[in-house]
Amino acid sequence: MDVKSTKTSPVLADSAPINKSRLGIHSSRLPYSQAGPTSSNNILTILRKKRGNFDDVWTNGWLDAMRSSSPPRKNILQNFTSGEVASDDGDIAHRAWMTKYPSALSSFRQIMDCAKNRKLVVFLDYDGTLSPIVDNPDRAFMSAEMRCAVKSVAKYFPTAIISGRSRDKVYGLVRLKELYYAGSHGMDIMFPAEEIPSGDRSISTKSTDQQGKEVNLFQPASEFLPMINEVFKTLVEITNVKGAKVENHKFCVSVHYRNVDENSWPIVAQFVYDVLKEYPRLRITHGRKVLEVRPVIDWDKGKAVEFLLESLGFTTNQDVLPIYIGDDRTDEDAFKVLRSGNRGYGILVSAVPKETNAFFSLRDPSEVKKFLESLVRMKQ
Ligand SMILES: O=P(O)(O)OC[C@H]1O[C@H](O[C@H]2O[C@H](CO)[C@@H](O)[C@H](O)[C@H]2O)[C@H](O)[C@@H](O)[C@@H]1O
Repeated sequence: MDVKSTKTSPVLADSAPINKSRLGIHSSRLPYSQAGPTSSNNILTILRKKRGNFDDVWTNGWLDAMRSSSPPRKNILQNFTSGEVASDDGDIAHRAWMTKYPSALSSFRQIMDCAKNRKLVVFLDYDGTLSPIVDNPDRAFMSAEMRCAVKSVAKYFPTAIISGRSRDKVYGLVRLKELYYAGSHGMDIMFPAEEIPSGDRSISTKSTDQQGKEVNLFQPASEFLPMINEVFKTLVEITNVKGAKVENHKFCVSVHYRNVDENSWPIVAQFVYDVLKEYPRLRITHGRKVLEVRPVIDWDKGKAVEFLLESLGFTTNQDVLPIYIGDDRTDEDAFKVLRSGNRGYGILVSAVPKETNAFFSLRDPSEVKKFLESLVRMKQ
């Protein structure tokens, strides 16, 4: 399958039905095959490897990326200032960072000045943005106050959630019918039936939402569904490592190592690496203590933002001011899209300095709530 990328959508150049040779699936990995993992990637084989023998994941940088996905505070500061950190003077580095990425709360006036005569469109990430990061992904609930703030924002501005979770799972956590939802890092977008993007319409399908209302679905990775289900079943074996967790998010899979002892991270990484060797059309991206397995297609949260703007009819830059609030590396794709051509503002949620394509920052979900409440107050 060749992916031809247009401005807002990856057009699948070849839309023939799925067959094994086209997908390049190893015969033992066909959907619903009963074949277990091959001996080379069996978790027991990995566990038997001597410590320090995880060359693949050392040399390809996975372990470094895993460590830096939530590094100790001092390391972050050292990276940010290229090693020039005054002894333990985190505050100075933090202030320097805040000059570059000022608080969206203290810059609220400036943002509103820019929004004058423009329609504000709000994009929100879920984990770490609307809900605090917790050890158990199944218990990442947003507060009632946050739900109320998001609901009020959606009353005045078109508002969308763009999450790495599956669309159903994130809807189950947010439970607000007045929003637009994009799950699986933007690979599963639900938008109103009456709105049709001007691009390639043939890749949208009709469906119904949780209320039975007719909607459109855009799922650019739909042909990967059997492959994702299959790789999920194989990856679940990693839960033999204490603390590891695997989630199926429909068009992507999350392998969590937040609760795994750091000495066992190489085992997790090597197992995922070995499994993915048999799936050249899947890749991983790094999130917050999570390896995200996803199809190799030219689609991400940034493309999802462009697609939603277009499908909601917001095509001219001058009339619209999109704001995207997110905390993770995958949100950087959306920040980049907004930064390019000064289209809108990315707001990074982080209490520690990080390099980012966002314009502004907020420390944590409680500041996100304050920012959303300010948007509502301004409108009232
Ligand atoms: O795009 P998002 O909505 O931010 O989703 C990204 C990942 O979020 C979840 O994992 C993260 O939050 C968990 C709960 O706080 C935390 O335990 C985990 O360490 C974080 O990585 C979700 O479980 C993942 O599947 C999403 O990909």
